[in-house]
Amino acid sequence: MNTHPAQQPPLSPPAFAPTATPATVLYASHLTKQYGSTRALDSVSLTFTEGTSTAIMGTSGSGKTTLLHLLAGIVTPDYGSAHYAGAEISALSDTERSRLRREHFGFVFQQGLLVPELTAVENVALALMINGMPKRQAVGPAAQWLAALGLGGLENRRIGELSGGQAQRVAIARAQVTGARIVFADEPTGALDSTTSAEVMDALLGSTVGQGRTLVVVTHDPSVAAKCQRVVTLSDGKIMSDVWNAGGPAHTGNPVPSASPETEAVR
Ligand SMILES: Nc1ncnc2c1ncn2[C@@H]1O[C@H](COP(=O)(O)OP(=O)(O)OP(=O)(O)O)[C@@H](O)[C@H]1O
Repeated sequence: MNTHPAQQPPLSPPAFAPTATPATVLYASHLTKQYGSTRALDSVSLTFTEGTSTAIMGTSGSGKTTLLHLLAGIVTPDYGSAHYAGAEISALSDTERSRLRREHFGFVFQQGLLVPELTAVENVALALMINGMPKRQAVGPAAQWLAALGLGGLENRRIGELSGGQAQRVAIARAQVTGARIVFADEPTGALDSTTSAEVMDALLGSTVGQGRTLVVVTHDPSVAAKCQRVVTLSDGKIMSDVWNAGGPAHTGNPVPSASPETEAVR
């Protein structure tokens, strides 16, 4: 944990016990990030439990992406900490942190960041190959994931030969083929029309929460947030509200391949 910026008042201890309950998959304690004179995130504490969907909302510049990046270990906090599987993420070595992101976390962005020269199945298989799996072994689970997301028969199309919604499903498959326990999505439907956006969100929720994984999704779109069980709203880097949708939307999806490889301890 790094030193809190000097100009800020001392912070009180975490509001919750720093020991994870069995259902807690990720928790953040007083996460704070400063960029120059901008306090992008200001002492945010949150707990995420297994098999839940959380939308992070707020106006432009309120700190949504900064929070996502801190939770996922992409950015290091100036103060506070994020914890996954008993490990403080920022205390891990660079190697351990990249392994955590490759094997335990999945990412879906507004533009799928897929490799246009590769086919759909190769894009998904690539996530496994980066983790050391030979291509001939990786294409099997990759094709299973594509089929589970409704892309059976399109495996050998290049990304440019797919619609925007189909490409986002490829990105969703790639994010999870490694057996990710948490999927972080940043405006995953931001480039799609409303009908396609709803279909992609249903695919994302069905393949994550519907299978017991955890989804954290940054969105400006109230219809995307309405599909999530919980909505956290940020303003000026602070939590304005944290609301659970009583009863919560049911998330179902086609059966997806089991985690491969088995998720292991981070270190
Ligand atoms: N790398 C950076 N360097 C400097 N300032 C940054 C950096 N990243 C974010 N900021 C600033 O931190 C604040 C929060 O940014 P962030 O991207 O987290 O907001 P956001 O809610 O995701 O915004 P948007 O909805 O526009 O994507 C903004 O004022 C932004 O300009």
